[in-house]
Amino acid sequence: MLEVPDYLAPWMARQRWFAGKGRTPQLLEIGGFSLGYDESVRVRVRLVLDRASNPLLYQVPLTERRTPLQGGEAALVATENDADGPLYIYDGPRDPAFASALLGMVLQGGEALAEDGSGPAAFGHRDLAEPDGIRFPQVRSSKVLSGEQSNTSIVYEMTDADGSPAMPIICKLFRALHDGENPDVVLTGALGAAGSAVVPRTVGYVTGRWRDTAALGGVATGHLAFAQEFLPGVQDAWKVALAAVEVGEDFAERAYALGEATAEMHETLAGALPTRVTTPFDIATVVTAMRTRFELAASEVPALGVYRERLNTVYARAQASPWPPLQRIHGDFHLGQVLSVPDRGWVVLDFEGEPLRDMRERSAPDCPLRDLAGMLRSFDYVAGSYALAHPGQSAAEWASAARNAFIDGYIARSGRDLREHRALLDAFEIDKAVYEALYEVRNRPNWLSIPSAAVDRLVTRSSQRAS
Ligand SMILES: Nc1ncnc2c1ncn2[C@@H]1O[C@H](COP(=O)(O)OP(=O)(O)O)[C@@H](O)[C@H]1O
Ligand SMILES: O=P(O)(O)O[C@H]1O[C@H](CO)[C@@H](O[C@H]2O[C@H](CO)[C@@H](O)[C@H](O)[C@H]2O)[C@H](O)[C@H]1O
Repeated sequence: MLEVPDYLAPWMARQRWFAGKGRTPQLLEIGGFSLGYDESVRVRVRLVLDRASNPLLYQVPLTERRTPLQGGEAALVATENDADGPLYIYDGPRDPAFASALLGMVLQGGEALAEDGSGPAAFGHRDLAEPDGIRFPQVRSSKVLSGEQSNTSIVYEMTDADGSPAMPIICKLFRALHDGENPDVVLTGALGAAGSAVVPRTVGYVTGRWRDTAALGGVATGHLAFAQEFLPGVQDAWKVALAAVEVGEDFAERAYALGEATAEMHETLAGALPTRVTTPFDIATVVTAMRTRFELAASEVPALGVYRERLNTVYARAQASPWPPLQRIHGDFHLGQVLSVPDRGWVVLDFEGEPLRDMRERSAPDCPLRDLAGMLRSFDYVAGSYALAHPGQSAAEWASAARNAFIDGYIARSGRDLREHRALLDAFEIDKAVYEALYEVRNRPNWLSIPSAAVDRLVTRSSQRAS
């Protein structure tokens, strides 16, 4: 095993992407690779297992410099002293040396060697073909995107060989690593390859190999980073919708178009990746997962306990109702994941699925109604956040108009009659609100009232509809 430097655990514990909030990580370094060095900087990626949570494997890129990085104060992880003098250690994504090395691997399809001498440990893959006669674009500047929770994304301004601006790129570095393919890379790639403009163009990705006793042959392989076209100057729809509700601006037309885009996304995914008829076993598995999720949520939000009986009835009804075929879906569909891009329409991001769900579950074919339920909940969240900020006022009508328009747009584009799936859609919506209660109690307790109120309302509505 490699030695973990003392500075790493306390620094990791303070990072937004560190999942074991409130706990000090117990780190074990299981590998790492080098992205090059010269006399001024050494660029490396450490792979460290936190045994205190689950356990979870993290990817930690660092740079080591003999002289301080200009303007890099906020990125400084630690300063050490050795025989050659002071050593300044920086958070890799915030150091242009790492940022350029990472994108270089993608664009040039490079390999990186393991630090323990065991051979290649990381591999770059370029998907986007170079336009005829144009050499690899160059990085003009790079910047870490603020506000991200579980990953770290670097946005690159690019120039062509002749110095003219080229398509900007965003490269998402997956902080928590898993054996197997990352659904964000697979689904975005499949949609792009099918010619759909509903996702940004894939530029390429980096995969890695690391030791893992639980993996086949003792070696795990998985995605480390994903680079795609960056769409500059567009706010995500969550921010746009909040601004709209604030001034009482209707969102129904945009919600209708979002419903159409969602149907197109589902149709293209169903054509590009495996689908299958939903078996009674599949149905039982999904419904059991709903019940298990409710029990977990009720253990952390005891007030939910009063809904147990009625909820069981709703879930039993869903189990007995007709189910559409299973297919790959977005998995965590909400307004923060979609951008309305001028002259292009709705663009969908982040197909990683719900961060609280096991990665294997997130890569399995699922019910497309789960995505519809996610977006329906998101319109309710806009109203919920408005009501929290404006006590005594309500945006319920705004949300109801947007929700109806979204479903109308989906039905119009897909030709799928959702009426026969009403009980099932209700169940997925309640399940999502239960997930949100768990998410909020762990991350944003001030917002817990939004999903809690929704559980109450949705359970009541669904029970009335059935009687
Ligand atoms: N290709 C892109 N073009 C423009 N903005 C993007 C792009 N990808 C991500 N973003 C911005 O970054 C935010 C976070 O990206 P996301 O993929 O959802 O990361 P995370 O998995 O950490 O939630 C998005 O809400 C969006 O505002
Ligand atoms: O980090 P992700 O974007 O993958 O998703 C997680 O965080 C979301 C919050 O950022 C959370 O979404 C919930 O809050 C949104 C408003 O901030 C709201 O629009 C969504 O409808 C609501 O579910 C998401 O559930 C969680 O997985």
